[in-house]
Amino acid sequence: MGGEGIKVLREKVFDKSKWMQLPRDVLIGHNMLDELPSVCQDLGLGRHALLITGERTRAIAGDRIASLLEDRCEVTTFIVRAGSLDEIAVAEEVGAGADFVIGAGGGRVIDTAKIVSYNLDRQFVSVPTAGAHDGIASARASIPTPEGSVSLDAHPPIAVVADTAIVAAAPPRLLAAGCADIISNYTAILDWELAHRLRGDAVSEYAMALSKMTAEIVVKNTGVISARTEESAWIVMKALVSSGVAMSIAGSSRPASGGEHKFSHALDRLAPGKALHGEQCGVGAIMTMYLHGGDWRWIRDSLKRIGAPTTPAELGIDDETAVEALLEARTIRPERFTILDMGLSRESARRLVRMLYEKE
Ligand SMILES: NC(=O)C1=CN([C@@H]2O[C@H](COP(=O)(O)OP(=O)(O)OC[C@H]3O[C@@H](n4cnc5c(N)ncnc54)[C@H](OP(=O)(O)O)[C@@H]3O)[C@@H](O)[C@H]2O)C=CC1
Ligand SMILES: O=C(CO)COP(=O)(O)O
Ligand SMILES: [Zn+2]
Repeated sequence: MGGEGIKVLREKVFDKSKWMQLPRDVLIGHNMLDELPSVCQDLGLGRHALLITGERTRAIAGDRIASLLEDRCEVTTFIVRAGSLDEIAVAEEVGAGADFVIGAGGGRVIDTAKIVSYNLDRQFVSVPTAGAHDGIASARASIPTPEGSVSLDAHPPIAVVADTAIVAAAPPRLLAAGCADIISNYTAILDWELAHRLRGDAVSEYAMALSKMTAEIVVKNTGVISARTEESAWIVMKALVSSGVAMSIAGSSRPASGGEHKFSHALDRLAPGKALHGEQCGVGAIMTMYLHGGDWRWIRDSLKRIGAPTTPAELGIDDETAVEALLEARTIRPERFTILDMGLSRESARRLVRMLYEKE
């Protein structure tokens, strides 16, 4: 999962454990897309934009962005389909002459724009049309490969422009997945604390506190979020940005990615395309919270309230695949110690999966 062997990236000029890179302008609210020209002006982003968007999201945001910017700069549009490394290479050629990059779409589009801008050494503006995970403002990108997705180091966007009117109109499942990704911060932090106590791994108290507070705000607001209004989108988008900032403070995804994320990454290999990232992480978090001795029923009930899956069946996978993913999780990014490295056997993994079906 470390992205070793992948043809990337421009040479790092700094040590992420010492430098914090954060977005500079963050706009979240109704019709914020209209502010994009002012954001480009404010940041002095130049006269030629590479606009990376998706097949569906082009009509939702991409075309509007192109016309909003037409008086200000030249816009070259690139449509993302698979978001693969090959496509990234093509986008880099298409955008070689651009001064900056805009990614307008879901997570696949944003991550493509993040990597392309990083490799071209250009600034990048994130315009999420959905809130399905916290990659919208983070420095990490997850790119699909034939062997499963790879999680790559990149840079955070210089600006995030999230129009809540657009995000609220996206399929509800996407926002529920974003909430589940945030709720899984609870177990990511427990895993980080465990690795600190057992192995002396360095922790960042600021990153932990921000990540935990973000999860608390989402859980406290599950009632409002489940109403699927523009206010729901506003709460969740702020949480996703905040979680991305926690990762930037930490210099890694540790405050938002522990054993529950390894479970999700393993599922991406074993059963690709069955469920969304955040949905898988949410189910993983119920199980790892149980192993930590925490209130796993509370995690499960919070996920239910926002309409996220809580069982393998609801993820569209069979129970044995979930068991396999729990066991395979420890082979993913093995340097990141989590509760799943504490001697989980096949029998205990099966018990964990059965527990998910317990009646309330
Ligand atoms: N960086 C990180 O930390 C992480 C990155 N990821 C990556 O993110 C990707 C998944 O992101 P995710 O957002 O879940 O899914 P996608 O970006 O794949 O989007 C899912 C679908 O929803 C469509 N869509 C997006 N916004 C809207 C909208 N407003 N209305 C209607 N349809 C919309 C997309 O259209 P279109 O066809 O236009 O794209 C696409 O068809 C994967 O590539 C994964 O590897 C996952 C987790 C973490
Ligand atoms: O999804 C993430 C945080 O929510 C990023 O985690 P990874 O570094 O495990 O890809
Ligand atoms: Zn995640």
